[in-house]
Amino acid sequence: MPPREPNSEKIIDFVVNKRNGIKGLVDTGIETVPELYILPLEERLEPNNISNHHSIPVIDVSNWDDPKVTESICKAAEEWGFFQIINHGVPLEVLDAVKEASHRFFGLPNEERKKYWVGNSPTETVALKTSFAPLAETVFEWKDFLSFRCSPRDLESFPLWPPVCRDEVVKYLESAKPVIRKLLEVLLKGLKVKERDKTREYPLIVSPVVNLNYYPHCLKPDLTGGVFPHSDISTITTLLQDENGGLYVRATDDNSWIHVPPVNGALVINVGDILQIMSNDRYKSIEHRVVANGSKDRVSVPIFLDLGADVVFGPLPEVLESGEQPLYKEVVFSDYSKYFFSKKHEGKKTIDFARI
Ligand SMILES: COc1cc(/C=C/C(=O)SCCNC(=O)CCNC(=O)[C@H](O)C(C)(C)COP(=O)(O)OP(=O)(O)OC[C@H]2O[C@@H](n3cnc4c(N)ncnc43)[C@H](O)[C@@H]2OP(=O)(O)O)ccc1O
Ligand SMILES: O=C(O)CCC(=O)C(=O)O
Ligand SMILES: [Fe+2]
Repeated sequence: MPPREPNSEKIIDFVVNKRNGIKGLVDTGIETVPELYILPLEERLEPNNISNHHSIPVIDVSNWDDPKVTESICKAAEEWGFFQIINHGVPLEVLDAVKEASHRFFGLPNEERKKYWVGNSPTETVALKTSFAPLAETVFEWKDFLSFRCSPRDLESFPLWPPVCRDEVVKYLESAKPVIRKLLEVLLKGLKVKERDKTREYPLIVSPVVNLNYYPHCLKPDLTGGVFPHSDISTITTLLQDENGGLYVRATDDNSWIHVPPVNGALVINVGDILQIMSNDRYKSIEHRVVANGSKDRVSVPIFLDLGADVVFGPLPEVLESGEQPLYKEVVFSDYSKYFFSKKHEGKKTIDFARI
C-alpha cells in the first residue's frame, strides 16, 4: 500500500483504532473532507456518467401465482441483476421500525456505540465496523455498519445484542423470510430446479447476515464514496433503503450508473455472486455503489443470504444438464468470503476467484 499523508494516519487512529467510526468523526464538526476519504478523480461518480434512460424494474408481487410475476423476476435477475418489489407483505411499520432503530443505534453516545466494535463486542455475532476493509484500503468509505450474523445458533447470543435495535432487526428478518423464500423458489425454478427441495433450499437461507448501514451526511459527497463499486457475494440480497436515495447500479449495456429511486415500502433485491455462479452466469450479480447525502444521514438495511462457512458451491447440475460448460469451479464459501473481505472493493473482480 502507498504511504499515506501524516494527517491520514491521525484520522485512521481516531476512526479505526479509537473506534469512533466516520460517525464519530463527523460528530466532531469537521469542516473539510479528510484526504483519506477523497477518491481519485477517475473513481468518482461523474454526473455525465449517470444514466437518464435506464431504470430498474419495480415488480408488484401481490400475486405469486401469476406467471407474469415469476417471469418478471427471472427476467429482471437475468437482465438487470437488480429489481424492486412492492406489495410483498412485509408491514411498513416493520420496515420503518428497523430504519428508526438504525438511527437510534448510531445516535448512541460514542462510548456506548463502541462497546460493539469488532473485536471488542460482547459476542462475535454482532460487530460494529467502518468502511469495508480498512487494513487494505487507501481511500475509506464514508460508512459505518453494525453487522449481525443471524443463523439459529447465532441468535442464541441475542441477549448480548444492542437493546436499542435488536428486536427490530429480528422482526425485520423474520418478516422478510417468507418473501425471501418465495424469491429463492422462483429463481431456482427458473434454473430448472424442479421440486421445492428443502435440503437444497435450507443452506441458502440458514446463514443470513443483517447489516445496519449508516452513512453520515457528507459535506462533499461528490468527492467521496459511501460504498465503492462492488458486487455482493450473497445468493440474493434484500435491501431496505431510506428516502434519501444514493444507490446506483451499473448498466450492463453502456457502463453508465442507474439511480435506484426510493419507493416507499419497497425492497430492493439483487443477485449476488453465489447465485451468478450457481446459475453459470444466467443471473447477474451487478456492480453497485452508494453516494452519501450532502445534508442528511442515510441508513440502509441489507439482508445478505450467505452460505454456511463449509458449504461448497458451483454451477448447479440442472443448469449444466444440457451440456453447457461450467464457467466456474466449485469453491468453499469461507474461502470465497475471506477473499472478498481481505481486499478493497474492486468492482466485479471478486468472482474471478471462482472462474475456470
Ligand atoms: C460489509 O460491507 C459490505 C458488504 C458487502 C457485501 C456483503 C455480502 O455480499 S455478504 C457479506 C455478509 N457476510 C458477512 O459479513 C460474513 C460475516 N463476516 C465474517 O464471517 C468475517 O468478517 C470474515 C469474512 C470471515 C472475515 O473474518 P477475519 O478474516 O477473521 O477478519 P475480521 O475478523 O473481520 O477482521 C480482521 C481484523 O481487521 C479488523 N477489521 C476488519 N474489518 C474492519 C472494519 N470494516 N472496520 C474496523 N475494523 C475492521 C478487525 O477488527 C480485525 O482486527 P483484529 O485487531 O481483531 O485483528 C458489500 C459491500 C459492503 O461495504
Ligand atoms: O446502502 C445501500 O443502498 C447499499 C449497500 C450495499 O451495497 C451493501 O451493503 O452491500
Ligand atoms: Fe452491496
